[in-house]
Amino acid sequence: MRIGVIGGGAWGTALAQVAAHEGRDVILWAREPAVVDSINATHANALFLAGVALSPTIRATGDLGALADMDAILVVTPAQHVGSVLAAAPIGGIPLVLCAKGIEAGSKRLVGEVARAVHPDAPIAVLSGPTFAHEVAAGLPTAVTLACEDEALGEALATRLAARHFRTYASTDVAGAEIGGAVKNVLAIGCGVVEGAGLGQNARAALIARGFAEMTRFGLARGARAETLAGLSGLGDLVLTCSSTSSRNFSLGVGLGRGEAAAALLADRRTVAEGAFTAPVLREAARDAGVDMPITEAVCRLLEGAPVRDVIGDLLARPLKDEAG
Ligand SMILES: NC(=O)C1=CN([C@@H]2O[C@H](COP(=O)(O)OP(=O)(O)OC[C@H]3O[C@@H](n4cnc5c(N)ncnc54)[C@H](O)[C@@H]3O)[C@@H](O)[C@H]2O)C=CC1
Ligand SMILES: O=C(CO)COP(=O)(O)O
Repeated sequence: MRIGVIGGGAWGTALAQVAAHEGRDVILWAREPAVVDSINATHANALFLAGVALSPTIRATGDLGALADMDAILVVTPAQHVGSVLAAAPIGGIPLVLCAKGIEAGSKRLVGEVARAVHPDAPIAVLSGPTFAHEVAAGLPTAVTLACEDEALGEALATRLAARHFRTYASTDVAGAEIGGAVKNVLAIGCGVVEGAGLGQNARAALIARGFAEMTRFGLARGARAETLAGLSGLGDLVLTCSSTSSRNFSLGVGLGRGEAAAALLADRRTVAEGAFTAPVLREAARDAGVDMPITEAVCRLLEGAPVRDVIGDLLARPLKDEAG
């Protein structure tokens, strides 16, 4: 099985490592020539996944044309760049496994919708779940959802992308897997704010539970299934990223909670905090769908520079309501 990987950030590199360890023939496309050179010459990606000795069988390239005869391609650029990178990739009907977590600004499309529009002949699958790249690259046990509407293809991909320490659970709920991964990044920023502002463990648990209620309301309105949202790609990933400074989104929130400005926090990042880009477009999509997402609204206000004290005060001052509402 020949696996192409588009994206040489932390996650693309970790997934390439899993596939190479399983004996797959792996070609990884990276945008930065320094990443291509470093993977080919020293079997390392110091820029995005420092400290990991990569399999020497992983070949890196800066030419998207080199992926034209792969059996499957993992798409692992940040969500906002999936459309432009895929448009430049001559990949015809090769199955695409989408691994980015986010919603495209402007179009309000999930990554799967973006990919379908660019490559209508390519079957689409989504790989998502609680997966810090450095843990996966280190071979620590990890489980993910592999969602594909075509059940037979989904099961084949789930089998071929699995490894002893990397369990894939098949699903046919593509929208559910995507929405969980996109929404949890926004909620992780909120949990980071709770941490940074010193609001306590009760507040963090409340935010996770009420955030999951938001994710579920939005997901159901967009055709997701409740059991997917309660699974690895939804609740599982929400719990992971709301609990650890290993999460870039959580860390961004910690800075906001301490009163640092979003623009300054985002300005000198080389790595991506997807929630910062997803939050405003998620707010718009939720308003379009008539779905109430107060935590998402609060995260947007914080990213826009509203003082933490005001935003938290407004959240707490909302009228009391039924928990199931
Ligand atoms: N790092 C992780 O633990 C995980 C990340 N993901 C998702 O994978 C996706 C990629 O994230 P990471 O690999 O962590 O990235 P990263 O934060 O390690 O690296 C940034 C990536 O963005 C790319 N990039 C920057 N500007 C670009 C542009 N204009 N066009 C195309 N690419 C551009 C860089 O080449 C690099 O690959 C994100 O959607 C993320 O949410 C999903 C699961 C785990
Ligand atoms: O998606 C992730 C883990 O599943 C990575 O989270 P961050 O992007 O917040 O680091």
